[in-house]
This record gives sequence, structure tokens and C-alpha cells, in this order.
Amino acid sequence: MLDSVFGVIDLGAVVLDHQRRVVLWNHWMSRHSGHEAGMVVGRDFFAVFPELRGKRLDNAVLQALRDNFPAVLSQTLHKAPIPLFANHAARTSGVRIQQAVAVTPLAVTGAARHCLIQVSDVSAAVHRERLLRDQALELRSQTFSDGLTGIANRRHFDLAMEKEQRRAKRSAIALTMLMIDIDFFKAYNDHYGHQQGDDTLIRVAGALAAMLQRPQDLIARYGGEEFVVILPDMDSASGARVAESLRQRIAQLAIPHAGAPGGHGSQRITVSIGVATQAPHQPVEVAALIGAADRALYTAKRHGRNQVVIENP
Ligand SMILES: Nc1nc2c(ncn2[C@@H]2O[C@H](COP(=O)(O)OP(=O)(O)OP(=O)(O)O)[C@@H](O)[C@H]2O)c(=O)[nH]1
Repeated sequence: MLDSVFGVIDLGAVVLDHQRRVVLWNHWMSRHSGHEAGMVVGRDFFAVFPELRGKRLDNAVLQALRDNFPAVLSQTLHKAPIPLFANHAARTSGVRIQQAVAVTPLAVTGAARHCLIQVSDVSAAVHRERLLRDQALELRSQTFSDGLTGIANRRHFDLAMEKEQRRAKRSAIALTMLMIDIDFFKAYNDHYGHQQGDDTLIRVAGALAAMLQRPQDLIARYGGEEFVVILPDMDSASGARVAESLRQRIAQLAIPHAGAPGGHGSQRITVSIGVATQAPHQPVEVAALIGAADRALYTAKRHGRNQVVIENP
């Protein structure tokens, strides 16, 4: 009866004696390892699978036989320790079964301790797990990026800004932020239509993002045709230089804006930028910093747009 059970269970079962010789080898093991029981019974398990010598399973078997300790091999660390294959095609292409392996000491009357190695096929579970992880990553990136332009969204900005402000305060370094707004964008939409408005937003966002070179800099879509940039560890003068280069870059794109009031930026798409800086030893609230950048932007708009204005919080 036990033989029949061992023969049909959907699990690899191997019993080793105290010398690590194979005593029992079930049908599942024959099918997936390519070794028939007749070929392996009586042989050292680690001579059958020499690549396992000195590995985690070797250690687990030693502990079970010597110290009477059971062990479960972590699935995340040892995904496919034993060369076992679902079928011939998988063997040819070298794709192993993903395994969960447990080693259990076995007391045997009248003989030194044996151990049982159980191997289950967790390929489906691993596959499902990978799928779920990929989906979670995808969802996470959607939660933090703007659907239209692909740059960070407002939520991402809010979290990053809080974090950078705390870091700047703690490390007594400067923190600069820019608020950028496309000029006469309502007129652009009115003239070219909303679809082309969207395309232009994508182009402007891409051009601004490409100008930021330090990995710690972050550009986000703040809403509508407004963008924000966080420039950690940057003082006001350097921040203003970055802002000016961004302004020039957008003007250089030379995106026609026939709907802009005559004379403005030679009727090209332009941006106005407000700059605000938290000085190294003068931390302010995030809201105060954003407020200052916003006021600077408003001043830039009032003074004719297509320009950079600095305001301290
Ligand atoms: N195509 C498109 N337009 C948008 C989007 N979000 C906001 N807008 C438009 O952007 C325009 C912003 O206009 P306003 O805030 O009045 O300012 P403006 O016309 O840019 O003028 P100034 O900012 O004063 O230079 C509005 O017409 C919005 O409809 C978007 O996702 N796609």
C-alpha cells in the first residue's frame, strides 16, 4: 500500500540512510530527474547529483542525519536546486522545475537515523507570484506617474517634496523648486484643438525632463499645463540658471503658437518660471516654499511671460 502511495503522489520523495545512500526513490523522482530507481538506490545521493555537493541541500541533509534537525530550503533563495525537469522539452532547454524542498529526519528502528527529502513543484505558484509582482510594480508606477506625459504626477511630487524638505533641513543644505507654466495655453487649445494641446504638453514635459541631469532632480506635472521641479542641494543662483536654461530650451523647440497675442515670443510656445529656495539654515514649511514659487510665477506672468522670476519664501 505504501509503495503504491509513494508511486502516485505528486511530490518527489527520497529517503537516504545515514551514509546518504538512496534507500527509496519514488516514481515522481524518476520521471523528473531522468534517473530510474534501479539506477540510484544504494548510491550516494550526492554522487547522483554532484552539483549539490557543498550546497544548502547538502548541509540540510547533514543536519537532519547528524543533528536530527528538519530544514526547509527557502524558495526565494533556492528556486531550483535539483536538476529536475517537467518534460523532455524542458530538459533540452534547461528549464528546471521550481522547487520547494524539505528535509526531515527519520527515526528507523534498529538502524541509524535516515532522512526524507520532499520536493514539490512550485513552478505554477512562482509564475503566479511573478505575475502579481509585475502587476503590482506596474500599478505602482501608474500611481506615481502622470498618465498623459509619463513624468511624475502630483502625488509623487507631494511625497518627494516632503521627503526632500526634511532631508534639506536635517542636512542643512539648500533646496530649490521651480514652478513652470506654459504661456497662453488656453489660447493654444482654442486655436489648435485639445488633441494637439495634449501633444504639445507631452513634448514640453519630455524636453523639460531631458534637461534635468542629476539623478536627484525631479520633474512632475503639477496639474493642467503646470509643472514643478525639485532641485535638492541647489542654491537660488544655480536654481535660477537651471530655470533659465529650461525656459530657453522650450523657446528653442520653436513650437508654433499662432493663437498667442501678437508679438509674444514670436508666437512660439514659451514658459514662465517661478523659482523659490529654502536656504541651508532657514527651513520653511513646504507650503511656504510652493507659495513663494507660485508668487514668483505669477510675477513672471504679469511682467510679460517667457521669463524667470525668483522669490524667497
Ligand atoms: N490640451 C490640454 N489642455 C489642458 C490640459 N490641462 C489643462 N489644459 C488647458 O490649459 C489651459 C490653461 O489656461 P489658463 O490657466 O487660463 O492659462 P493660460 O491660457 O496658459 O495663460 P497664462 O498661464 O496666463 O499664460 C486651459 O485652457 C486648460 O483647459 C490637458 O491635459 N490637455
